[in-house]
This record gives sequence, C-alpha cells and structure tokens, in this order.
Amino acid sequence: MTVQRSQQKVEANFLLLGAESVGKSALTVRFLTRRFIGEYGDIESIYSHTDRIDGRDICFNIWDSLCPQNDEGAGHISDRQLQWADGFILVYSICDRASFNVVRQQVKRIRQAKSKFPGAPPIVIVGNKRDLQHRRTVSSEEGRLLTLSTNCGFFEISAAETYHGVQLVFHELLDLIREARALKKGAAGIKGIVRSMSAVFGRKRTE
Ligand SMILES: Nc1nc2c(ncn2[C@@H]2O[C@H](COP(=O)(O)OP(=O)(O)OP(=O)(O)O)[C@@H](O)[C@H]2O)c(=O)[nH]1
Repeated sequence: MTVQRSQQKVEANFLLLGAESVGKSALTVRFLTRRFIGEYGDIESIYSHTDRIDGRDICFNIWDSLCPQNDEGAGHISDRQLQWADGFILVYSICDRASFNVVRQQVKRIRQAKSKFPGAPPIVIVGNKRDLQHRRTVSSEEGRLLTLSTNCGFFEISAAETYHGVQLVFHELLDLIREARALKKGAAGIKGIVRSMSAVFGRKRTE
C-alpha cells in the first residue's frame, strides 16, 4: 500500500526589515535569483517565489521593505506590515552599530504587538556584510546575546559572498513559521475539545 502525502501548497509571508543600506534587497535578490548584483535602487516590493522543499511546493511571499525616512524613525513598523507578516527577517550590518540598534527597537516592537500565533511571532535576526571583517563594529557575541534574550534565530552572513547563508535564513524562518502554525492548530484543537467537553458536562450539570 502506498501512503499519499498531502500535496497542499504551503504559503508564508516573510517581511524584511532593518535600517537603510544593510542589504535587505541584496538578501532578497540573492534568495530569488542566487545572484548578487551590487546595486538595487529604492524599490519597495512584494515578490512571490515557489521552491520545492522535501517534495512540497512552498510559496515564499517576500516583502522587501524600505527603511522609513519620515518622523516615525528607522525602527518604525506599520500595523499593516505586522498584520501581513507570518515571520520577520531583521537585518543589520556588522559594520554599522546604528543599524544594530534599529534591529533592537524592531524586535521590541514586534514582541509588544499582538501576535497571529499563540506564542511570539517568528523572527530571524541577520548580521549581514560578514565579508567586511576589517570594518566590523558589532561583535558576533552581541548579535547572539540579543537573539538569545529575545528568542530569535540568528545568522551572520554575507549576501555578497554566498547564496547558501541566505538560503539558510529563509529556510530557518520557514521552519519557525511552520512550528508556530502547528502550535496554533494544536491550541485550536485543544480549545475545541475543551469547548465540546464543557458543552457536554455543562449541560449535564444543569439537568
Ligand atoms: N560588502 C558587502 N556589501 C553588501 C552586502 N550586502 C549588500 N551590500 C551592499 O550594501 C549596499 C546596500 O544594499 P541594499 O541591498 O540596497 O540595502 P537595503 O537594506 O535594501 O537598502 P534600502 O533599500 O536603502 O533600505 C549595496 O551597495 C550593496 O551592494 C554584503 O554582504 N557585503
């Protein structure tokens, strides 16, 4: 007997955030095309990309955001973005301390917002431009500490140098999103059981 696996397509919304020029577009383009093209312009866009992973079609919707230039400040995240995203990729440059501080603010903002999921929303923090070691101002330990204290995934990568690191970032966030969804389903299932039990026992008590 052959067991048929469900071939339902999985779709998830990935929001890339971070200060200006940290490499959000470089990461997005690397993931979509496997290439690093150097200059990306100021275009904010949502891209859809389907990959086959473990025999299943996965649709990545990727919102490559622009850093806000208005009074709201670099760390601002709109309500629309928070509602849209299933998971967040927060990018800083290891050569730019201010961009690390922006990521700190953004984690806080996301953790304070109402989550789609029963637990905290999935976040992966990325220290980009790892190829520029001689210009490093944020140590790996600082990055790791921030992610440990905020329960986020963490990678240091160079979008300029390799595709592999970028792929790991997206796949890690996909795994976290799938875990969060499974948890939500489980919680809904338990709620359903509790509801039916209280309906039965509640009714009995009043008889
Ligand atoms: N050396 C190096 N340069 C990078 C890397 N990633 C991006 N860059 C460069 O950094 C600059 C900014 O990259 P973008 O991808 O446009 O950054 P962004 O965060 O999308 O910028 P905004 O759209 O302005 O917010 C470009 O000149 C890229 O070529 C990297 O890993 N290493």
